[in-house]
Amino acid sequence: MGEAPELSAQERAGKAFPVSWDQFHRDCRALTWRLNEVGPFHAVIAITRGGLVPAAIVARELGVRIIDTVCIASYDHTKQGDLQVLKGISEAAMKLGGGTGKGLLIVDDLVDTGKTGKLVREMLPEAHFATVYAKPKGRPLVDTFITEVSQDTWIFFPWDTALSFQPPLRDGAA
Ligand SMILES: O=P(O)(O)OC[C@H]1O[C@H](OP(=O)(O)OP(=O)(O)O)[C@H](O)[C@@H]1O
Ligand SMILES: O=c1[nH]c(=O)c2nc[nH]c2[nH]1
Ligand SMILES: [Mg+2]
Repeated sequence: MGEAPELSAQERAGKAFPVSWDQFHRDCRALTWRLNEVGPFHAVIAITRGGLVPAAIVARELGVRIIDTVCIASYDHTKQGDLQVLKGISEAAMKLGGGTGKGLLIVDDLVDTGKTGKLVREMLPEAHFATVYAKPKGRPLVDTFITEVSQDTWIFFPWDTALSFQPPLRDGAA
């Protein structure tokens, strides 16, 4: 008998939390309300790719025009591998944050295990770290977030999903 195939992070999660564009926009605006009391910020640092959408919305609301990226890959669809820094923070943004990140705002869509957030915090220890969603393991790393979901929940973002037919509950839909 062959070995059972390894479950993806998404399969292990069990619960699904689908987020629509509308909901995501509202949650980003709610995040900005909180951040407005913490700033002002010299620049926003988006953790790509998931942080790009919230970073654009938050920067627009806060009136911040300087946006930099730190490009990190860890999940290949739903399996977490080693973190790879594909592009670091630019020299110009580093300078704005005085080398420690003071006055900079790091934005990502979520923290899950916290591995990605931890790595970026090490690059910018004095920056403010904001995410839209947080799972319990990563939550201690985040300064400001909007919604906490349980560790066994997989968040489905609107840029990763599409509308599709769902069978009625009585026909066996979850
Ligand atoms: O807290 P962690 O367990 O590290 O997980 C959180 C990270 O995982 C996702 O990024 P992913 O690596 O899937 O890349 P993407 O943003 O390009 O989708 C998400 O956007 C966060 O950056
Ligand atoms: O789309 C996603 N949803 C999640 O819950 C998650 N956790 C880590 N990476 C993730 N990506
Ligand atoms: Mg990401």
